[in-house]
Amino acid sequence: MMNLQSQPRYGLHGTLNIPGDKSISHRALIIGALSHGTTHLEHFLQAEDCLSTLSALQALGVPITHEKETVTIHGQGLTGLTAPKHTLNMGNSGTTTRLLTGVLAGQTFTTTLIGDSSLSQRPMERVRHPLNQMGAHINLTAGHLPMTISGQNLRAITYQMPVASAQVKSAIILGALQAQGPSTIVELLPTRDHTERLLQIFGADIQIAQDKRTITIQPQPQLAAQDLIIPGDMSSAAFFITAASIVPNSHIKLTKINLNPTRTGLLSVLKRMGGNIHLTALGQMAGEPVGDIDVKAATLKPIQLTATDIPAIIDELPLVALLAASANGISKISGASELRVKETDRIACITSELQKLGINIKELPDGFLIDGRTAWSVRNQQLDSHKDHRIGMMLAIAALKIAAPLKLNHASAINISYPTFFQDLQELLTKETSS
Ligand SMILES: O=C(O)C1=C[C@@H](OP(=O)(O)O)[C@@H](O)[C@H](O)C1
Ligand SMILES: C=C(OP(=O)(O)O)C(=O)O
Repeated sequence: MMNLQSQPRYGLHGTLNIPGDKSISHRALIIGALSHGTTHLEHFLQAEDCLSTLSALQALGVPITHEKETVTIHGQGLTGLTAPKHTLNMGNSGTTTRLLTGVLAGQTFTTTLIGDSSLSQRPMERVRHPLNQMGAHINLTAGHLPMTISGQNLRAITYQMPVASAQVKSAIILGALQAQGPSTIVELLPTRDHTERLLQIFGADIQIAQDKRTITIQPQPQLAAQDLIIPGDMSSAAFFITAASIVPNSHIKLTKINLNPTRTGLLSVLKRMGGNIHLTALGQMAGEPVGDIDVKAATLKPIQLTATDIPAIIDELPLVALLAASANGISKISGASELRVKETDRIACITSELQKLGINIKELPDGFLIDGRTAWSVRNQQLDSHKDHRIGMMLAIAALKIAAPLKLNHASAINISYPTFFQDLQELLTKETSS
């Protein structure tokens, strides 16, 4: 049990450089491994999920060295991976599992993927189905891990996606690179496009139609190694953006954050709620628009979110619940049933944990209803991340609104995506209030 920091007297202050983007760190490793030449990454996210991708690629015969945030990948080309000597452990990472399935679907050997107890309950049929249509042989255990992938010569595919998922889209793209003709994917809704952007930088021919939902992939590219600096992770910045918005007197600045529009749903939502945010564009890093974000505390209005709003804010919805619980009215989040198949059932966990703080939140099948006008009052001081990193960090931010001491069970789950979270939070709580 970890003690959480309670209500700070003077709010959050200061400037913070946020660790590298998790989604891009995974993809840069994978695409670097499939390229020719040596790829160098700076500001790589050293968190458990990205290290699962790194170790899996090493086990597939890719020499990778890693010194803090700097990574060197000796690319083996699209056909240069080798059979691993053991099953590959994906840990807690859905991104590692689904993206590597796309890569392994077209290799010349068989691989078995396993994961921790949470990952072993997450749906994998969504990647098996399109890749099997391309000719891969993939066996699941009742729809889940363990999964055995027997790589084959892949056929091109035209695939209409039944779910809005960047992981599934990326798995198909990575399979399509190894196919015998051009493939087309039509997304249900546009999702994060880091795979497409990075592949274009490494030299692949990926066309995105004007509707932003139709992607055409030319097969068998010669990918060329790159030197990249990974931008700060918007999904990590989101914890402090939320904290500074809801804790009175706060004023913070977060630097070099990825402002890719497929990831900035929280900023749009906060603007609609009356948040006090100011962006300064800084150009591009790793093919992504980046900028500084200045946030001050604000009086918030309630919000209504529906399915089309969800992909750009999917990992930040636990924080939207906190914003809504601090707003002066009733908010409704719907169309977010994907939250039920993340590291935990996030709809159930958010609801039960926030109810411990007296927050007026009601679970819906695909979201929640929150009345921010009800005063928060602690009913249970023992909070629990349920071993879900984003739930744990969201609860640490919620604690900043509360005077009573709170404890967090399973706090180490935050190492999945943000091992320096508590240090960074502390930095914003100890800065002078000069800003
Ligand atoms: O592609 C990615 O890097 C991710 C996509 C999203 O998952 P889905 O594709 O399952 O929606 C997101 O929730 C996850 O944290 C990272
Ligand atoms: C859902 C997440 O990650 P993954 O799917 O890669 O486990 C997350 O980081 O919130």
